[in-house]
Amino acid sequence: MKNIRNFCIIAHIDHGKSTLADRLLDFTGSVTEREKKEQLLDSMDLERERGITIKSHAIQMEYIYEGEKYILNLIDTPGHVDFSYEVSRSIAACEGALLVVDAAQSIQAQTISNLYLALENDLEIIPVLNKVDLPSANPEEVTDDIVDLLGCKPEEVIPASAKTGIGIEEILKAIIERVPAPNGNVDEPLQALVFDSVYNPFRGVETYFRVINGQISKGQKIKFVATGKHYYADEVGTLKLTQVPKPAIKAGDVGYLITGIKDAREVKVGDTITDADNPTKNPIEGFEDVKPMVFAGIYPVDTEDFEELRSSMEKLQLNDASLVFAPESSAALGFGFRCGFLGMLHMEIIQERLEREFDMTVITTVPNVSYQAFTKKNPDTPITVNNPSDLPDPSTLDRVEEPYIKATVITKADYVGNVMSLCIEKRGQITNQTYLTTERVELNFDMPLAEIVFDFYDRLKTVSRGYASFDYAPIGMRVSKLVRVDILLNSQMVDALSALIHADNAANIGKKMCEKLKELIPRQQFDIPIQAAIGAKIISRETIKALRKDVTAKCYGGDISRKRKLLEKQKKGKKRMRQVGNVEIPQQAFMAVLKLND
Ligand SMILES: Nc1nc2c(ncn2[C@@H]2O[C@H](COP(=O)(O)OP(=O)(O)OP(=O)(O)O)[C@@H](O)[C@H]2O)c(=O)[nH]1
Repeated sequence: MKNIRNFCIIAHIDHGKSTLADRLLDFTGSVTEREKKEQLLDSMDLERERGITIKSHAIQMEYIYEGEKYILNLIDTPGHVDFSYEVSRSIAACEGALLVVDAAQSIQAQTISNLYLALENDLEIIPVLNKVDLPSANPEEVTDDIVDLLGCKPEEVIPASAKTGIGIEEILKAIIERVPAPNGNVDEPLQALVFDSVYNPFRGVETYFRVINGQISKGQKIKFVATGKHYYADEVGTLKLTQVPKPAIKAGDVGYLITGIKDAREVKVGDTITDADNPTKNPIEGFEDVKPMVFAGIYPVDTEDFEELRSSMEKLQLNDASLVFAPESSAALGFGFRCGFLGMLHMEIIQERLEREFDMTVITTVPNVSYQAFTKKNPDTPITVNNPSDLPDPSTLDRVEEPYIKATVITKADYVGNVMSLCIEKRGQITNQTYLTTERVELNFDMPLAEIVFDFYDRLKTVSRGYASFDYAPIGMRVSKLVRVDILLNSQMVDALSALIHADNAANIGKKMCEKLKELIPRQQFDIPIQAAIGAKIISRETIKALRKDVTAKCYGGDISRKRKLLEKQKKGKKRMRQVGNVEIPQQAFMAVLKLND
């Protein structure tokens, strides 16, 4: 065990975590030439395309140092806030962390939040100053920033370039010298932490774990503590670029497990695996079920595809346990599903996977957060509202609560004013302001989660000219003055367009919604009034003027095949449109609320 090192890489998004991981694999000869693809660890197509790490993965390297062989287990972590719970579990499986900081961008919001997570888990931190090859790099200044943040010595910061290979050997040495070896006991009952799981259509769910105490052997009868379910370990092994089966994985080491589980929901990240007959008395603490933060309706474009959509979603859920969904129906859209996501990025990914992997064309409604409503009759029993149209009649309501978050923004001093006004506009309350250096400021504020779902990221980027980074963590529910704003098209309410909005902003947002919908809904053969209403009260109105043009008019009644072609073209253009009453609504219109400031 003394020659094992378990470490992870933590960084703000795009600071070079995955590139550095690739270099480490190269340097230790863990990949053959043929396997050398860019960003090896990001194996999902979508990950590669977006250049982000969605699921964390682990990989084992071997390195000879001063004549001794060391096993280095690298646990890669996702960088986006949507997946922060996975980051925290991966961190818990390690003894050390490389803290990667971009030499041009210095410390950013997620550098700090991930660092705190690592410190909470008592990890040894090795600061790496990455991208020193960039002409815009500022190594001295950024080293000072890191020294200030960590309270370490400047010589402990390793200058590196994951691109050119500078500093890679020093990093490997530092891992061996500075990160402590794991200290479990092989003779105790099995206690292993699940830090990730991956769905494999042929082999079922592959569980990635770190053995804290005891050992896990092929054929052993094991138990997952959170679910209480028993299985046999059909196969265990270590994770190289491919899986290498082994008779057993012992305390201190990282490995994979295959049990034939077919449903990702049965394996929960953060759960403890133990021996079924000789269970550990100390399951690993801090297990949490991941809760969805953002909800939206997903509907098939063609109502007939409902069953097909259901089966696609079920399959998707098998390999993404954080996706939750329940059937719902909408007067406007028919039958579909209310789905819960970890965040906006997760939602986009699901929508895209539905289209790519299952060839489903879907309509997604405006995302919203999960509210709790309390009626006057039962002021102590919360009613969960995941869909604005489920909000009880306002006259019966005692109060509505919405989720709040603690937000951290790091920006340049010049933009503090702008960022603060944006936060206030988004109903935030500043709780703290710290100058990290004379130029860089950390702002903390409490803010409703719903405001982030809307255009917060984009606005933050604009008001800070890109010099702001952002991170957040939920802090619970708070009472809010919320009203439901409904949209009527041609006097008919479109439930999928309803939104819960703070009373003070309702009139303004209602007006903007009407204007935006007027832009987005194509003109049709008749006038279409668009109205925003709170209850029976109309708060805004716009009209889409009738269109007289006939697409086939150009054809002078002549060539029928040309006419058909045009009609065919028009039909294609109609894809992703929904007929509501006699009005056709394009997909963008359902997301209009998100783009009110464009
Ligand atoms: N010049 C230079 N570019 C680098 C270096 N390391 C990474 N990059 C580039 O920086 C970008 C982001 O790198 P990634 O490795 O994808 O960053 P990441 O932190 O893994 O990002 P996420 O996985 O999305 O969290 C890529 O375009 C890399 O090519 C470096 O040392 N020098």
